[in-house]
Amino acid sequence: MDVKKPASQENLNGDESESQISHLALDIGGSLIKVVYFLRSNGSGGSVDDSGKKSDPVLEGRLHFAKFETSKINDCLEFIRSKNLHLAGGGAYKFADLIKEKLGVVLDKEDEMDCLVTGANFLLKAVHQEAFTYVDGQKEFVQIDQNDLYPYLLVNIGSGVSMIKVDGDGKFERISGTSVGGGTFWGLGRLLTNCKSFDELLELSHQGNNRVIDMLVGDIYGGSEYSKIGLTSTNIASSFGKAISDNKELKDYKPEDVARSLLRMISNNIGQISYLNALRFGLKRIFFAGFFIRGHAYTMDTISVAVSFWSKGDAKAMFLRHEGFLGALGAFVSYENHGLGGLKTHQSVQQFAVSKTYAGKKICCLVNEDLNDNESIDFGVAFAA
Ligand SMILES: Nc1ncnc2c1ncn2[C@@H]1O[C@H](COP(=O)(O)OP(=O)(O)OP(=O)(O)O)[C@@H](O)[C@H]1O
Ligand SMILES: CC(C)(CO)[C@@H](O)C(=O)NCCC(=O)O
Repeated sequence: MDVKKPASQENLNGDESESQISHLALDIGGSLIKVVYFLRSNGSGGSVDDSGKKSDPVLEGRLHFAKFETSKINDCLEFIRSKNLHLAGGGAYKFADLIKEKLGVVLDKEDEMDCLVTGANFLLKAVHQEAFTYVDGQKEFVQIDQNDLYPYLLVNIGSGVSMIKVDGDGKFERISGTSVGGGTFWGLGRLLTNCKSFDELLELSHQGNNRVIDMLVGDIYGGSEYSKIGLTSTNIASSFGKAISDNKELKDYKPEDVARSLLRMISNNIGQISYLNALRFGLKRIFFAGFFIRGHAYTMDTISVAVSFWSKGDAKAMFLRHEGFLGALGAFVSYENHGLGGLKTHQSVQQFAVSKTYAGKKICCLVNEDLNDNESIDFGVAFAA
């Protein structure tokens, strides 16, 4: 099972009985199921302002994130049942019948692309330090000016890849996509390396050297660059190209080198296609999301280099901290019974670190400062009930 127990859950284990589950959203993808749920903190739900007048009730609490492999949906359902989350809401297409049979609830279905965009806009507008660049091993957070966010290109790298031009809230067009995505990396990688888990494959790629298998420009040009067409000797001329001439079999290559070449090939390709699509529509900003990235340094580095290379330094790749949860988060915030039209700030949530405006209302976020673990992201939200 691939449940990375969110740190938030650990926090909550002790006081879960004091919390109430208010909302649940699911994103059931080709590879992973993403779960977002909101737990009300004790005592939230109504309030009195400074003057003693009763003000709009607010729901205070915390958003929690969890993910499961889609093939292990029963583990996910058990998780939902064990936490009584099925007594809340919904937002997913697949497995509706199974969920109805096992949990006795009917999910409200939301559109995948709508949810991705809603999730991205929500994160970019409401969450402090959400987007960052990754250049030369350095992560740098990007200040997002809410008045100058659009248009941008959202590249969601899941099993497959969707490229969406976003022009505003609910205003978008899926302009391109490619089937060579995260599922390709994991699927081909599993066959070629015998890795048993995605994390193992990612870890292997970390240790490998792609030059053993990739054919470089220098391999073709006797160690020289081909500067006339802008290629250095270390640029890859042909991914996996050395395998044709080495007279070797798969077993003669180290799995870590294979994993590295594969990761580089796929990341590079996505970076290139993304930039070309951004160019088609004159988009300066490209945000990459989806669980293929997993905050992995080499993946982000390769995508960043590809965008920078093809744009001749004009464009920069940006990544999102909540990378894989856009769809689930979008389903969560667009669920009509608690639409963000009802989000409000409230005095009792002044302890929250960041207060931003989303959909014309204030939302207060408490961002977990541990940026190393993408599974443990949580923040507090104040909802108007
Ligand atoms: N623990 C994991 N198990 C399987 N794949 C993982 C894991 N962690 C990261 N991945 C990668 O993330 C990809 C899935 O990403 P994501 O969950 O964003 O998309 P999805 O919703 O499953 O796909 P799609 O949107 O195309 O249906 C996998 O194909 C794989 O490359
Ligand atoms: C089919 C979806 C949208 C499902 O999430 C995704 O896997 C995807 O965008 N695949 C790429 C399909 C294509 O455009 O070639």
